[in-house]
Amino acid sequence: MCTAANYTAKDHYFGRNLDLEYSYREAVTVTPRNFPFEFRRVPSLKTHHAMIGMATVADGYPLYYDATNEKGLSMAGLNFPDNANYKPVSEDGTNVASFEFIPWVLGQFETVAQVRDALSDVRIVDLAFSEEFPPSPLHWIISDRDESITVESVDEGLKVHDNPIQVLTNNPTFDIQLFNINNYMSLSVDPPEPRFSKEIPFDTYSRGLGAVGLPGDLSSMSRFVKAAFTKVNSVSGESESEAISQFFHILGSVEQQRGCVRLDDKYEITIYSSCCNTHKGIYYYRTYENSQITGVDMHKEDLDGSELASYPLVKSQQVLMQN
Ligand SMILES: C[C@H](CCC(=O)NCCS(=O)(=O)O)[C@H]1CC[C@H]2[C@@H]3[C@H](O)C[C@@H]4C[C@H](O)CC[C@]4(C)[C@H]3C[C@H](O)[C@]12C
Repeated sequence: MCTAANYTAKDHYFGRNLDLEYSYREAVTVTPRNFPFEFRRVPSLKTHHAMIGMATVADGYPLYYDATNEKGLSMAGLNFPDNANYKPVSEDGTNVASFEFIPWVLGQFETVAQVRDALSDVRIVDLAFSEEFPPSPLHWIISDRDESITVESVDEGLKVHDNPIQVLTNNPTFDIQLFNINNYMSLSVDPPEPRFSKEIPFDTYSRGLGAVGLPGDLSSMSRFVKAAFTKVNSVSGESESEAISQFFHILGSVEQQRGCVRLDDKYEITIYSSCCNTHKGIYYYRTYENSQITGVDMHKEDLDGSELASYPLVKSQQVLMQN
């Protein structure tokens, strides 16, 4: 399971939890403007917007999980099993492989509005990067400071949904996730007014009673509701420190603790949580065993270069002893 979210204070922040039971050697990776992006069925991009994000670098190619470009456009791929349906390559349209979708979008566009237009003739095609890396069943959230969309390649074709909540998890399809939120419209951050019955002497015995019924389990529909409630009600100061702290708390509200979701002989965990300041191009992250926030600043790299810069995750716990 995974969760992606947006948050806006003074700057805009985009990030995700990557929830899985194993790792693909992911690393924070900066792709500079002159790294040649070769694509299988669409013209390559010899020069493009620079981007920073989490990727597995395979044969010198950055297979991004989530990334932000130098214009502040961001995108993340989240698991979408049994629903993702990639198409065979066709003579018509713009044939983009699923593993190319993030660099193809972030390499060229600056806003969600531009992406929405460009998607009108896109087919996500079922080409594999390699035998080791076959297509993964994904759907995507694409965001700028002002809006988000969710893109799903399903049986009927490519669906582009407006995403007013600016959160994405996994199954089911996004239209159902959005509809399900209706069931929670009475939840509130304020104490409840007793409307159950005038005959019963209700007692507001605890703080937080306004949100009783907010799901706390780790299923993807429940995480969608929990992350949405936390995100839309989030409040923080405007400083970088306050905003990124709040962002990690939003993701923390739906993180996975080892032991709670069993998959045969393994457990799913939140391998990393990321938070990118999309204005400054700084990618912050935490890992399951390293609660300290680590950052990589895209603008400290040579963005006019052609070589990838990759930073393996700092995974060991950084404890500050005070005596
Ligand atoms: C599995 C990951 C998503 C995590 C997630 O949503 N888990 C939930 C599981 S479930 O719904 O509850 O079943 C996805 C996110 C990005 C994916 C990776 C990226 O797409 C980059 C490459 C793409 C290649 O085609 C496959 C390997 C890969 C390296 C992908 C492996 C895997 O599918 C990743 C890591």
